[in-house]
Amino acid sequence: MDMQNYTTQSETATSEPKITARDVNVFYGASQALKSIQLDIGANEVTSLIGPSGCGKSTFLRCLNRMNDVIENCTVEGRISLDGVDLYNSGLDPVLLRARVGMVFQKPNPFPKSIFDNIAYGPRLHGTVSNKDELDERVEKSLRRAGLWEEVKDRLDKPGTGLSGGQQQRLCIARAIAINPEVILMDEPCSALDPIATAKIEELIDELRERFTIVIVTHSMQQAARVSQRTAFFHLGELVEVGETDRLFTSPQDDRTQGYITGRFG
Ligand SMILES: Nc1ncnc2c1ncn2[C@@H]1O[C@H](COP(=O)(O)OP(=O)(O)OP(=O)(O)O)[C@@H](O)[C@H]1O
Repeated sequence: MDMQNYTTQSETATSEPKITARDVNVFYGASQALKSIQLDIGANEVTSLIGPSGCGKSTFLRCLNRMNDVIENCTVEGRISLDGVDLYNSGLDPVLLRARVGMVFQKPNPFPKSIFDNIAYGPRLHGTVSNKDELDERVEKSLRRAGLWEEVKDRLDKPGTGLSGGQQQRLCIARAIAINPEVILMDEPCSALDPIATAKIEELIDELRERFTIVIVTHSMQQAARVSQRTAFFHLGELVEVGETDRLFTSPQDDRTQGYITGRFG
C-alpha cells in the first residue's frame, strides 16, 4: 500500500473502523470507475460520499455489500474488510454479508406485499425469529425504530405500495433494520422525496447511528453537512479527500474539493 498517498487522502476515522477499503479498483469492462480507493468507515457514525455525477460514489457503495457482483462486466480489485474480515476473499457468503450490510435505494421499493410482510420477509428468510409472537415484536420494533409505527399500526395488512413516498422510504429502512444489520448503505435515499419527508429521514438517520454504521451517497452537500460526521469527496473515480464533515466543508485541503463545495463544478 502507498502509505504516503493514503495519509494525504484520509484522516483517521473518528471511531474504530467498521469497514476498511484498501487499494480498491473497480472496472466496468475495460473502463476504470474507481482508482486505488483507501477509506476507513467508522463504527456508529454516518459517512457521506459526495462528488459530481459519475465520480463513482454508488459504485463504491455497492462494493461494501458486494452488490457489484450482480453487474455483468464489473470487476472489483483490492481489499475491503468488515470487522477485519475480507469481504471478497474469505469465503464469506454474499447473502449473509447483505444481511449484515443492508441497503436502502434511491427510489423507495417496497415489495408488492402488506406492510407487515414487507418487514417480516427478512426475519422469515433468515430464520431469525422462532415464533409468531417474536415476529410480531420484530415488526413492531423495526417500524418504531424507523419512526413509522404510529402511522401504520392500524393498517399493517394493507399494501406497502399504498403509503406515501416518504412513508415507503421509512418502510424500506424498517425492512433493512428488521434483520439486525450492522451497517446500512443508503444510495441517495431522499432524492425522490419532498423537503418534509426528507427532514424525517434525516432525523431518522441521526437516531439510527447510535445502533448502526451508516454510509450515505448524497448529491446534496447540505444533507451531507446535516447528517454525517465524516464526508468523503470523490472526483473522476478518485477519493480526493476525506475528513470530519465540518472540517471538510470549512477548510478543504484539496483545490478540487474547494471547487466542488463552492459550486465551481459538479
Ligand atoms: N453498470 C455499469 N456499466 C458500465 N459503466 C457503469 C455502470 N455503472 C456505472 N458505470 C460508470 O461508472 C462510473 C461511476 O458511476 P457511478 O454510478 O458509481 O457514479 P456516481 O458518482 O454514483 O454517479 P451519480 O451521482 O450520477 O449517481 C460512471 O462513469 C458510470 O458511467
